[in-house]
Amino acid sequence: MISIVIAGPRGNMGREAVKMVENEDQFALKAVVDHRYDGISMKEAEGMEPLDIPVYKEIEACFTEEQPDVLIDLTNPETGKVHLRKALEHGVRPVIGTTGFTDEDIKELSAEAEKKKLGAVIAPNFAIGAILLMKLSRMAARYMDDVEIIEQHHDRKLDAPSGTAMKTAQMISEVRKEKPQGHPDETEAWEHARGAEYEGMRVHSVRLPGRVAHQEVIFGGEGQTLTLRHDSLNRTSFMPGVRLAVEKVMETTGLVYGLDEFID
Ligand SMILES: NC(=O)c1ccc[n+]([C@@H]2O[C@H](COP(=O)([O-])OP(=O)(O)OC[C@H]3O[C@@H](n4cnc5c(N)ncnc54)[C@H](O)[C@@H]3O)[C@@H](O)[C@H]2O)c1
Ligand SMILES: O=C(O)C1=N[C@H](C(=O)O)CCC1
Repeated sequence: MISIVIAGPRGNMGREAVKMVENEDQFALKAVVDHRYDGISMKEAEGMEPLDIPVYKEIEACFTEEQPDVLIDLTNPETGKVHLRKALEHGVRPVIGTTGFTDEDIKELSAEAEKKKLGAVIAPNFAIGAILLMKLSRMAARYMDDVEIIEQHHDRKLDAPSGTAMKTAQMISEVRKEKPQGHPDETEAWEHARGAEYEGMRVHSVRLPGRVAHQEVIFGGEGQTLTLRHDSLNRTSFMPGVRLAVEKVMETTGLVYGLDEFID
């Protein structure tokens, strides 16, 4: 039995994660962490599943009282970083779905997990299709090194580019030498017209109501293009990946960034 605390239980992802954990025989939901409620049960808190499980405002009090094995964090970039650190301090294994982590954050958090000899997972995207898209992109970039990434999300998203786009660009950079793209003399009459830039690759972030989570990776070559695309149409698409991350974090030591490491 793996005992779990979820931070962000009223959110789009948090609500799905609560249902998933409740439905798995080998998982036990011990408590949730929500900045709005303290000292009541989920039954009494507005917008939560009516479960007889305590709600904590302070994550440290939650860890001390409940001593869970795993924290699942689905909050926001600022909170996710704090929660990850606090989890490691308390010997709790973090599974962080929250996005908005920089390369620097990952390096620092990885060193902390190593020091504590604890498993930790930061997964920019839990959907199997998105993980395959990232792996296929890395494969394609060996042969086609002109790349543009277009990610599309709902307009409630706080971070840009998406965690998935960042991880995709980082995985491509493992096989692609840094190089400028487009015309060497190109200019932008409107700032950012060519999108963000990572080692010469271009990344474009679309935010629209009606979207969930979508990404295209477009490769260009002489006389041809290759487009790889993934669409998450709802948040249940992420739940098998959350389940896998919880199982794997119990077996690993140190930080794993991205579920691609767990999928052959
Ligand atoms: N890894 C993935 O596959 C994946 C998929 C979808 C979303 N996400 C990421 O997960 C995060 C949450 O996404 P969402 O769509 O559910 O957002 P959301 O805004 O619907 O939910 C976030 C929840 O966190 C709560 N929250 C804020 N501060 C808190 C705190 N200090 N303590 C506890 N709870 C707090 C909010 O009240 C809200 O209910 C985002 O960073 C998003 O980018 C990741
Ligand atoms: O809804 C979001 O926000 C999502 N964020 C992730 C990202 O930043 O890549 C993954 C998909 C959904």
